[in-house]
Amino acid sequence: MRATLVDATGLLVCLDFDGTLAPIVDDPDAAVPTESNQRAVTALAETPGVTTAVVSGRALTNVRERIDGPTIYAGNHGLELARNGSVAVHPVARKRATRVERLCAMLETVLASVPNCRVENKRLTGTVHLRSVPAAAETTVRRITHDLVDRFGGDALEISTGKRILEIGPDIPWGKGDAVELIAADEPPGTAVVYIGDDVTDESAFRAVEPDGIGIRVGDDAPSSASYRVASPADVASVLSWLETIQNERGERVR
Ligand SMILES: O=P(O)(O)OC[C@H]1O[C@H](O[C@H]2O[C@H](CO)[C@@H](O)[C@H](O)[C@H]2O)[C@H](O)[C@@H](O)[C@@H]1O
Repeated sequence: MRATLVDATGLLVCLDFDGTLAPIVDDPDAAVPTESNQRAVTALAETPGVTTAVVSGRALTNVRERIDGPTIYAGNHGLELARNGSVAVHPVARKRATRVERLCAMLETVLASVPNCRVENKRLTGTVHLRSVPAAAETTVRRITHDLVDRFGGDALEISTGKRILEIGPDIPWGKGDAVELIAADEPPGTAVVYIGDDVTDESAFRAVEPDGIGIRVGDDAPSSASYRVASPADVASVLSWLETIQNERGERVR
């Protein structure tokens, strides 16, 4: 890993948010980065020769409020991308947003009586949260969600999964990996790309960066295309600080 970074001309570090910078918590509104992750992201973002990006399943506006520092933010699993002062939205996702929002509203109504069943309307995608739903109600929530998406989403929408969530989004071949490729294409040739994430939607990003770049999966709960692992969000800050040190050493050598 060190050789890849030392031989590179620059460094692009892409980071997932929930489960990577912020520990997983029951209430999605309560998720915040650990203090050491926030500090390490800020320091890395200020390091010459480093570009930092956060690539999240959250809505762009939501994730931007939660972590300071990065120059680039991608929300809704890469369907919206803020960089160079403007926001690009996937055109098909934009067209299907009304349908997603209607479905979220319907699910909110239909699932209102299920204790702690939260529906997160993220405009381009929607999330049904199962984490705090009583075990006895989970099958019903899954069934209702699938039925409504089949009925009102047709071929336009699909359901994917994440950590104790059902994600409703446009049925298009676009994910975090595509967003990371777009971001990386703007970097100078020879830039090393690092991606750190913890969940199933991060796998396309690991595949996008490996084998030339470096994928780091947080947690050991599932197989991964990433070549490296750290145990938890608490370990991410030390990786980021190490990347900063390597980049500073490399910078001193080329100056
Ligand atoms: O790509 P990410 O930045 O990791 O976003 C993925 C989803 O993260 C959030 O849900 C997850 O974190 C919650 C807070 O810790 C947790 O309660 C939930 O069970 C997790 O799945 C977020 O709320 C979703 O919108 C994101 O898609």
